[in-house]
Amino acid sequence: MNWGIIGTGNMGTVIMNALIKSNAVDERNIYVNNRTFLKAYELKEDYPGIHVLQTVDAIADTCDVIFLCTKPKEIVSVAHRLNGQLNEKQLVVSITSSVSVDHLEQLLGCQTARMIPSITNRVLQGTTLLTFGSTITEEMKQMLTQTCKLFSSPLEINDQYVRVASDLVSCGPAFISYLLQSMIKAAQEETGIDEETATQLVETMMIGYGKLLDENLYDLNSLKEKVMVKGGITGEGMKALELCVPNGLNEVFKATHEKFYNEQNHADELVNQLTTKN
Ligand SMILES: NC(=O)C1=CN([C@@H]2O[C@H](COP(=O)(O)OP(=O)(O)OC[C@H]3O[C@@H](n4cnc5c(N)ncnc54)[C@H](OP(=O)(O)O)[C@@H]3O)[C@@H](O)[C@H]2O)C=CC1
Ligand SMILES: O=C(O)[C@@H]1CCC=N1
Repeated sequence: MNWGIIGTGNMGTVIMNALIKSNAVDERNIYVNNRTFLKAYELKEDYPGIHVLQTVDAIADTCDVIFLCTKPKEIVSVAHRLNGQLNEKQLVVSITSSVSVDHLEQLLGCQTARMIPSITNRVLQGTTLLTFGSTITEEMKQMLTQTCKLFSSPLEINDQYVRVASDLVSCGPAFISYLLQSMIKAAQEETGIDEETATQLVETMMIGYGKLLDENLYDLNSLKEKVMVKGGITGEGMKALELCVPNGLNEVFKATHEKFYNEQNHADELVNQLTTKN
């Protein structure tokens, strides 16, 4: 089976790495294409077996499964470009929340899915969020799910919760990084500790924190309770944290959803324009 990746930016490369590193796919069965050809070609330094194709049409001719890893607007235009070149045995996968399987089905006559990845898939961890189109075969669904299982914990998600789930799974690493950087900055401002030391302390704490969860020693709540000794110092810090954090986080989800609805409307309009022109 041949696997195609159109767009070898951050996420196209993460997906390619995850497929190869997890042994899900042999690198000789991976075909990539990127708008800036040289960027895709450079991937051969680490993965000499992959094939770099000049056009998306060549990807359509060669691949059984094709991941569209560009920005949302370009996902729609690339899918439109592939129209008429794919058959019902092939699968095209959107990796962004705002381009749905319905959008792909309006543009393409093949099987469709959406698989939202996370940068955590790079180390064969984290979740992938799956949604399947109406014409996907049971066999293809199983094949995609089993493949995702090799580098993540796949979860089938319906459209109602796809954005909030993406916020947690895919935006989460960026949000957590910001919160930790804010913690480092506040530590510096309040005490004068140098940035390098504070960063090192926070990073090693996070690695240990992940391992505690990974080994199922605690869940979020029991971990919090375990550290917060009754009448102790953590509890005092926690009281201050409880005053400043919760409401701010509601705004995060409001903001991502507003942007999502805008992007989704743009995708609707673009798909309508492209399909009524034909
Ligand atoms: N970043 C993340 O953590 C996550 C991102 N996503 C989704 O992944 C998608 C890609 O994001 P990301 O990888 O960060 O973005 P990048 O900008 O890093 O990558 C996009 C890539 O697409 C290429 N490209 C653009 N147009 C075309 C085209 N017509 N044909 C071929 N290649 C093209 C670009 O080429 P060029 O080199 O010329 O710019 C670029 O390499 C987005 O839709 C995003 O929503 C989903 C989950 C997580
Ligand atoms: O918008 C999306 O679907 C993804 C989630 C993180 C970045 N892009």
